[in-house]
Amino acid sequence: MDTAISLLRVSKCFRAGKTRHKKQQTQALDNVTLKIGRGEIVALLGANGAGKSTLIDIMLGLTTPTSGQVEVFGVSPREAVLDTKVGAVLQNGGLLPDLKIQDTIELIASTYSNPLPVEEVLSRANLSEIRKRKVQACSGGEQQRLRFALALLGSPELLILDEPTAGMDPTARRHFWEQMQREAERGATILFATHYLREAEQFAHRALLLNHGELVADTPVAALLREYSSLDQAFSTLMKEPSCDSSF
Ligand SMILES: Nc1ncnc2c1ncn2[C@@H]1O[C@H](COP(=O)(O)OP(=O)(O)OP(=O)(O)O)[C@@H](O)[C@H]1O
Repeated sequence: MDTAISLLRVSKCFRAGKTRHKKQQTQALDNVTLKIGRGEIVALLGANGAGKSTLIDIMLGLTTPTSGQVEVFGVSPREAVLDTKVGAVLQNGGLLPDLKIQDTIELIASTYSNPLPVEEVLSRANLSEIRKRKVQACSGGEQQRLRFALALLGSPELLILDEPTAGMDPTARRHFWEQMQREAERGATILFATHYLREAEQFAHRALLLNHGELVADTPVAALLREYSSLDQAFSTLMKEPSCDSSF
């Protein structure tokens, strides 16, 4: 398998402050090992606080693991990002509130040597009609579409998406997944965290399930759907079995 992302025994512990008696720590990730091949579409699932965003931040080089090794296309996440191999949609931040949508896209496009045309990106993220709107005036779903537009600009080999459709209405979500399908067809590797299990069911080849920082399932979506009536049912069953087999 040609590997896009490789994690070996990755753990992340946050110091969450001190109580009167002891320092508090949160084990956000606990000994996570996985490989994602080029061209795979992988859903990252887990309850609030399970460690999904922490894992994504580590894959993007935004935070470093407390222990373990991470490689993206055989180099450090930071190198892969600097090499414009990775596009990301994060849950919040990353936008300048005073800039207009089109100006934001043009600004980021100017940092790439060979960006997609701004018009194409505006249209693919369904932003053409509101291109003159300031970011601060955009709704949550519109800002998320702008993050998506920015992620498309460099035609990245890997797209890492943290709850990419959060705040989008059903039409915007459908449009978003159609665009993702196009990205998948051109061979991009896609990893997305979501709470919308139907989206994972419809779009992902493989599901990773985190529970309190542990990878408790890493399995093809088709295999889960043979065993359970839906990902929803698989998710609730597996979450009740903390010692379930991660090779599944
Ligand atoms: N910077 C931080 N400092 C302290 N604790 C943190 C920090 N970032 C995350 N955590 C804790 O680590 C755990 C995992 O958080 P994370 O954001 O990765 O979860 P998540 O699965 O993305 O959750 P959600 O679905 O709510 O977005 C949580 O208990 C969270 O409170």
